[in-house]
Formats: sequence, structure tokens, C-alpha cells
Amino acid sequence: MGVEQHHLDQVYRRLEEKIHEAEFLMNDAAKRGQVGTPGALAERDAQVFRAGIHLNRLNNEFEDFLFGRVDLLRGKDGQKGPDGAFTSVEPADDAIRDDRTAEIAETLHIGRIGVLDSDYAPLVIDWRAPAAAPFYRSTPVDPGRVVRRRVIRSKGRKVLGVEDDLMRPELTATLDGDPLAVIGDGALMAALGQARSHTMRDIVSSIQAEQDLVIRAPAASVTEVAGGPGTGKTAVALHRAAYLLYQDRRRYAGGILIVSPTPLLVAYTEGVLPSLGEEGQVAIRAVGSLVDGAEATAYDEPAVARVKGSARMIRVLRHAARGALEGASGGSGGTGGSGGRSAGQGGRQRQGQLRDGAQLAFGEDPDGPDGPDGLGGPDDDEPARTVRTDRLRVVAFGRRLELAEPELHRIRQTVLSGTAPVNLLRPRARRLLLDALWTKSGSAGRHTDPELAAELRSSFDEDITSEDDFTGFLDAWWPELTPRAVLAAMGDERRLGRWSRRVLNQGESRRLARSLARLGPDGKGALSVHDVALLDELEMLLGAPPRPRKRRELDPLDQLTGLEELMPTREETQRERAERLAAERTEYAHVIVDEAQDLTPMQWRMVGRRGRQATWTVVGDAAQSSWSDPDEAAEARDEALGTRPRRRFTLTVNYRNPAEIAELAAKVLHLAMPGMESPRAVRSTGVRPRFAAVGDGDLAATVREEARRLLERVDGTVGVVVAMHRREQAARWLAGLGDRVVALGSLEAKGLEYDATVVVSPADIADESPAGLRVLYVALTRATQQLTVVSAARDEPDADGVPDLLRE
Ligand SMILES: Nc1ncnc2c1ncn2[C@@H]1O[C@H](COP(=O)(O)OP(=O)(O)OP(=O)(O)O)[C@@H](O)[C@H]1O
Repeated sequence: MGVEQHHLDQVYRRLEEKIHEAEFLMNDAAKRGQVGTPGALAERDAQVFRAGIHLNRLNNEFEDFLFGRVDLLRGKDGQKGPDGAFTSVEPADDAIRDDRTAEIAETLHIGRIGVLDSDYAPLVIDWRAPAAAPFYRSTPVDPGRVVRRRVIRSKGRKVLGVEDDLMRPELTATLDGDPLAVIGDGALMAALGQARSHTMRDIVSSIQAEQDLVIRAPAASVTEVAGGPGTGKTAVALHRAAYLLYQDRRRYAGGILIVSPTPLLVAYTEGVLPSLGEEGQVAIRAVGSLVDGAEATAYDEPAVARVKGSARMIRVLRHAARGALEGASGGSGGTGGSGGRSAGQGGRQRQGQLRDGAQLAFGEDPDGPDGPDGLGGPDDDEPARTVRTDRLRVVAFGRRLELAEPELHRIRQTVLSGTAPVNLLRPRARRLLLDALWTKSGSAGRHTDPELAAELRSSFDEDITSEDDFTGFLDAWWPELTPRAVLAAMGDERRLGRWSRRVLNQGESRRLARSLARLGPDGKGALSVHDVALLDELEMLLGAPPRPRKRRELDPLDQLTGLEELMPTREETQRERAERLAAERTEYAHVIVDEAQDLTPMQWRMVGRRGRQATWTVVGDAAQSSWSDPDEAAEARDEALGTRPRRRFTLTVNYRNPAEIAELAAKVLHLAMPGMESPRAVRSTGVRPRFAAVGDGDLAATVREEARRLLERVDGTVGVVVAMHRREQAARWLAGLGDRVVALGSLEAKGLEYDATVVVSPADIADESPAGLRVLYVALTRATQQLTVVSAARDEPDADGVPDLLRE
């Protein structure tokens, strides 16, 4: 341990030097009134420079800046890589003597960021560098040059302990003439046994070989990762983001998007990348927050979610996007909107009474014209006034002209027969209105000279378009539609019935309308997670007004002009940065989808739009899918990922659940996906799952008592997983038990883990949706130590309290 302490001291001394250097550089640049240029620092110096910058944070927030070491035999060749380490993976033929003794030729320390000493010799190798790969890849079966692999536990500047694994136990190796010591009994098990908190830890010191292959897979095209619960898919996805940035920072300056199923999982995983020394360029977003300005957390009931997620919605939305204008046509009043901007007029909000009595306000945007969703909106506060849209009356050249409803209808149909987004068709509609009025005016034949005729026509147009009656009519008759407004319009059962004819059945259409009616007539109500994908689709169908272009995010290492931003004076939080990046970007260079099995076809389309030019990493487990139609989702997924070549990996080891819990969960897997294999659990605790059965009346008291019991038995967190409809109830049951325990709806438990869990009424969870058994499988695989299953009457528990679903 003393050896490692000595090394760590050296590392910190070097980092301090680099901080001083960085400060000097900054001051110097400021003094000379100029700043650095791209490439002013050599790449490797820049790395050390960055290490200096991050030192304080890593030091304060994360326990182990330096976490690993490998002792290596001499390699086949004598070449050194850019990180200063020898490149050969295999030992030289004579590295091992006949009597099975060997000398350690090279020792490398691995850490979160690379640090070079003043001679450019590696003091710490970045965990993502090629030279660090043997630390992760080496196994006793295939050890390569590694003799001893050491995990170092340190806190700040202090080494707390070390754990060694011998990769070549048959060798007697010496280091500088002394025998190689072996300390501790395995770092992985120590890591897995630790209590869980409400945030995920990185696994950088114990990445396993099969995981390392995924993390370091070439970025090209699509990397698909399958694996059961607890195999480290989420962890691997996050480490892969950090790895890709390390590999090709310039390329990924285009941004990496990580799509997560729930805000809870976003919050749970948010700290991992900073702990790996990466803060920028990566946006972790919940699938309900992918459209700017939307922060959807509400869940639809399963029957509604099935409709909203289905690819059939594409057709319904197409009809709605065009049909929404019909609310504005005919009748004695129109549905006014904020349009007019494309016609060069200031937007003016108008409201009108629809013929069927429904009141609607299109074009309204809760955030104003430049609000976060950027979809346009009113830009003045003029009081609403009613405009008739069943006829157009204007005065031109001193004559009164009128277009009646049938003519207006015909013009609208002609314009809508084009394929362009509805909002972008407005200028064409305007032109056709003017043509029709021109014809009506009888002025067309007045001049035979084409030049004079054109002049006349142009002054006619000018005459009309400067009239309030005309612009007002156009705004009301062809308002600029916003996605929210159209979605809200779909809350009208009669209208939605028309738009969904021959696509949805009557029951589906009615349920959908009722759900969307909650958005209210102005569309400002709370969105559900599934609504967000519909908004995104509508944005495409309607055509958004062009957004102001924002400056592209600069990579600090490419552009040292922003040196002061690097200094740890005011650190932007991960969330702030993600939000800023998100506001500036709609497409990314790499997209990582976590829990990919849960994306609905509509969500795949939304995610696909954000990565049209991207490379992808897609991780998931079909057995945990809460989507009811896997074939339909697979089709949408293929469309999003395109024809890019795919590289597939499978993770096989369950690091989360002890064997006792994994065994129980496997019974449900067998029912949900017959023939599918469970991942192999690496450890066992000797504690079997506990069963408690109650009558429905006693459920609250029993769940509370079981949660309390588990809180006494574990140091970390306890999760109580219930069917979605019991979420709020369950939170009340647990009131006063403290913040180590949380209540979760089954769909919210996705990806999370707790020291112990209480799963309440398996049958209730399984019966909640067509994918219920798979959702139950997710619920049963959240605990790292202990599991209690509470059964109610509908679970038909046996004498031992074991519910029907979990018996042999
Ligand atoms: N190599 C490793 N070393 C230490 N811990 C690990 C390792 N791999 C995974 N783990 C731990 O195992 C747990 C499960 O990992 P993770 O959540 O990434 O799995 P998952 O495959 O995404 O699971 P699920 O599909 O259930 O969401 C986490 O606590 C993670 O830190």
C-alpha cells in the first residue's frame, strides 16, 4: 500500500504543477491581449492540462482518481504507443523462463484521466487509452502480458486499500528483484457487495472483459447490446460515451445523446460521466423530454399508451395536421391563430367559435414565440376578435369582391393536395386566394400588353394584402398551427373520429380523444410521455418556422480561446449543460439508447430524427419490454437505424442480483419469454426471498412493515414496487420511513436498483398490461441484496405465502 501511496503523491504533485501552468497560460494570454489557437498545445499535453483543470472536482467528489495498476511481462516488440506504454499485447517468447519464473518489465497505473510526468512518461494512463485495455481484458484464461492486476481504493490523496488478482498464478514473478505481492480477495466482489445509494456509481475500476469489448467497440455504424437484468448494459453505455469522446473528441463535438426511459433513471445515472472526467458534449434525456420544452412524466393507462405508441398514429396525425385547418373553415366563425408571420404580418391571435361549438385557439404557445419549443406563437397582446372564415370580403380598386365558402373550400383542397408541411403551404394558399379575387375582379383582360397587365396585377395584390380584412382572414383561415394545438384539437371526439377513420377502431379513437382532451382547449395541459413523440411527429408534419441559428458548441480542447471557461471557478452542472446543449442541437453525432426494448414505434421515429447522420449504440433486453407489440417496434427501430451495418454483443453475467433472487425472477422469465436464458448471477448471499401474504385490507400495513424490516437489514436503499395504479397510495403507506425508502410504479422501476425491494402483488403488476409479465420480471430484478414479495388475495398465495405466478 505504501508503494501506491508514494505513486499517488507523485501524481498529485504533477497535477498541481499543471494547474499552475494552466493559470500561467491564461494570465499570459490575457496579458498579451490574445488567446491560444487550435492546436496550440500538443494533444497529450492538453490531456494533462485538462487533468489539472478537473483535479479539484475529481478530488472532491469522487473517491478514486487513480484506481488501477497492471504489472506486465516484457512484450513481443519494444514499441511504445502515444501514451508512453509498450504496445505489445502478448509476452515475448523468452519473457517466461523455463522454471516458470519471470521479471516484471513494466508497471502501469490506470486512472480517470491520463497524467504524464515532465518527461512525458505516463504517471497515470487514461482508462480509455489502448494501453489500459489489458487492465480490463486480461483474464486467467487469456492473460496476455498481465501478471498481476491491482485495484486501488483511494480517497482524495489517501490510498485506502488494494485488491489484487493474479492472471498468471502459476508464475513466480519478481519486481525489481522482490517477489510480487498479492493482497486482498477480488475487487469485483467488493464493489458488488457495497450498499446502493440513489445515484449510480461508475464501474471504471472493475469493468469486465465482455463489457470492455462493448465499451471499446469501433464507433462505426450501430452497436447493439443485449443482456438480461443487471448485466451492466446501462453502465456500459455510459462508459462507452466517455470512451468515444476520448477516442475522437473532435467528431463527437457534434454531441452524444443518451436516451433514457424515465427521468428517474436520468437522475440516477447523471453523475457517472462527470466521475469519468466527462461533462460536456453528452446530453442524457428522458424519452419524455426529447422535444424541447416538454418535460412529460405522466403515464397513460396501458390501452391508451398502446394507441399513442403505435405506428398507426402516423396516419392519424397526417389527417389531423391537415384537417386541423378545417376547424377554421366554414361556419360563422374561424379558429384564429398567430399566423401571419409567413405573410409578413405581425401575428395576431384570434379566436373563433367553431360551428360545432368547440372553442379552440391555434397557434398559442405557452412559452411565447421564442419559447423553448420554438414552435411559434402570438407575438402581441391584442384582444381576440372573431373573424369569419366562411367567406372572404375585400375591397380592391374601389370594388367589393367576395369569395364564398365553396370557392374557399376548393382553394384549400387544392393547396392541401401538395405534400409540403401545412404551415409552409400558407404562402401558396395566399397566392391562390389572390388569384381567385383577381379573376373575380374581371381586371385580367383589361390590358393586352403583358408588362402593363403585370403591373396592374401587382398593384391589385398590394391593394388587397395591405387590407386588414384580408390579412385577418388569412390568419384565421390558414393559421400557423402548432403541434400542441393540433394535439389538443384531437381531444375532440367527433373530429378525431373523422381523422382516425379506418385507422383506429371506435373504442381506440374515443379513448385517445378523452386522453388528449386533458390537454385543454389551449393545449397547455400536462403532456404524457407518449404525447411527446406525437408532438415531434406533428412538428415535422406542420413544419416549424425556421429557428434562429445558434453558435455551434466549441470543444475547449480544439479552441483554447475559451480558456477561462475551463477554470473551475463556476462549474456548470451536468443538467445545465445538457439543457444548453439540447437547446442548441436537434441532431447528434452519436445516439445511445438505453432500455431500447421499451421504445414504441412513434418514439423510435422521434429518436431516429435526432440521429439521422449518427452512429448508434443501442442497449436493451427484449425480456424486459413493456411495449406490447415487439414486431411493430422492431420495424420502427430498423427504420431509425437505417441500413447501417450492425455489430451485436450479448452480456451474460448478472452483477446485480444474488443467485437467490435471480432464480426466482427466472420463473417469471420462463412464463413471459419461454426459452429465453437468464444471465448468470455472480454471487450469492445465502438470503432467500421472503414471502408475505395478506388480505387486501391489510396491504398497506404489511407493505409498510416489510419495508421497515428491510431498512433495518440493509445500509442503503429500499424500493417498494407496485402496479402503476397504486403509486400514490404506496407513497402514503411509506410516509415517515425516511428517504432511504421510495415507492415506485412498476414502469418507473426500469433500470433502477436498490439494496432491497418489496414487490407488491405480482398478479396486480402482471395483469396491468399485455406486457405485464415482462414488467413483473423487471420489478423482481431490482434488488442487490434482499427481496420481499407481498401477495394479496388475487395472487392466490399458497400456505407459505408464495404467489401462484412464482411457484414452480
Ligand atoms: N464490471 C462491473 N463492476 C462492478 N459493478 C458492475 C459491473 N457491471 C455492472 N455492475 C453493477 O451491476 C449493476 C447493474 O448494472 P446496470 O444497471 O448497468 O445493468 P443493466 O444491464 O442496465 O440492468 P437492467 O437491464 O436491469 O436495467 C449496477 O449496480 C452496476 O454498477
